[in-house]
Amino acid sequence: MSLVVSGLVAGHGKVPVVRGLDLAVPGGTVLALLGPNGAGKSTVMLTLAGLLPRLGGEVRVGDRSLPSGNPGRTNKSGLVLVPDSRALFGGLTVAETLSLSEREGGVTSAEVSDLFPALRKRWKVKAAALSGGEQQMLAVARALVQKPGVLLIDEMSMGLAPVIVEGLLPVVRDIADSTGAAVILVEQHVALALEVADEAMVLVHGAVTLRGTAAELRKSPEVLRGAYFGGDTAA
Ligand SMILES: Nc1ncnc2c1ncn2[C@@H]1O[C@H](COP(=O)(O)OP(=O)(O)OP(=O)(O)O)[C@@H](O)[C@H]1O
Repeated sequence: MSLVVSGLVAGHGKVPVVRGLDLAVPGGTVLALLGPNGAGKSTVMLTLAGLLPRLGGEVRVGDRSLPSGNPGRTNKSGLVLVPDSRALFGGLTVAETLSLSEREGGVTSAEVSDLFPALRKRWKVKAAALSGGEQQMLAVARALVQKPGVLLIDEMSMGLAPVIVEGLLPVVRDIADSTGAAVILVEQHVALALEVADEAMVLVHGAVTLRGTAAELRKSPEVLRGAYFGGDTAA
């Protein structure tokens, strides 16, 4: 399923953080949304998910235009957010967490354990007792069982050792390839994100300073570095 965002204005209260953002993510592809702290990445993700009301613009999932500030309807339309907080219920086991979110046609428990073998042995363990990496796997798995057409993953690697991140990010690529979901990945590990993404975009102070294919940007680390420091606006 595709995601098309036009003229998005997003912020907290009435104060815009991001003004007039346009982006399109075709089904089966991964967009890496990059940028320094405070750029507005999480604000964009929360707004797309309907957890913050839109201050302007349009969001389309497939041929459907999403309402503003309606997380329930947005989720039902197939857009699923994995928030940076992971937002797991600590008292529920892995099995309970997944079975509560399962939807017809979503990834099955057997497929979850193939994607994340580390979770296989932890099925009966409460979320609160999992390691940070296992919790992140569970947060992504919980999104996958909902059959997302659009999957938004905010800072999957927060607080995780690089070796764990190296293992997790390729799963994101597999998900886009195997389910046809459009994926936006907010990620601080830029080089790793560019390994799995198709396209990338750098946001600084709410404005796009660079867009390109991940392949192009992998070859031009100096251009990427310039964009992080607020280089030419290329929106
Ligand atoms: N709850 C809030 N209320 C008011 N302003 C907020 C709130 N959360 C974030 N902001 C502001 O919005 C701006 C963008 O923050 P946001 O969290 O979207 O950035 P980010 O790119 O996700 O950064 P990080 O990588 O640090 O998470 C910042 O100036 C921040 O101070």
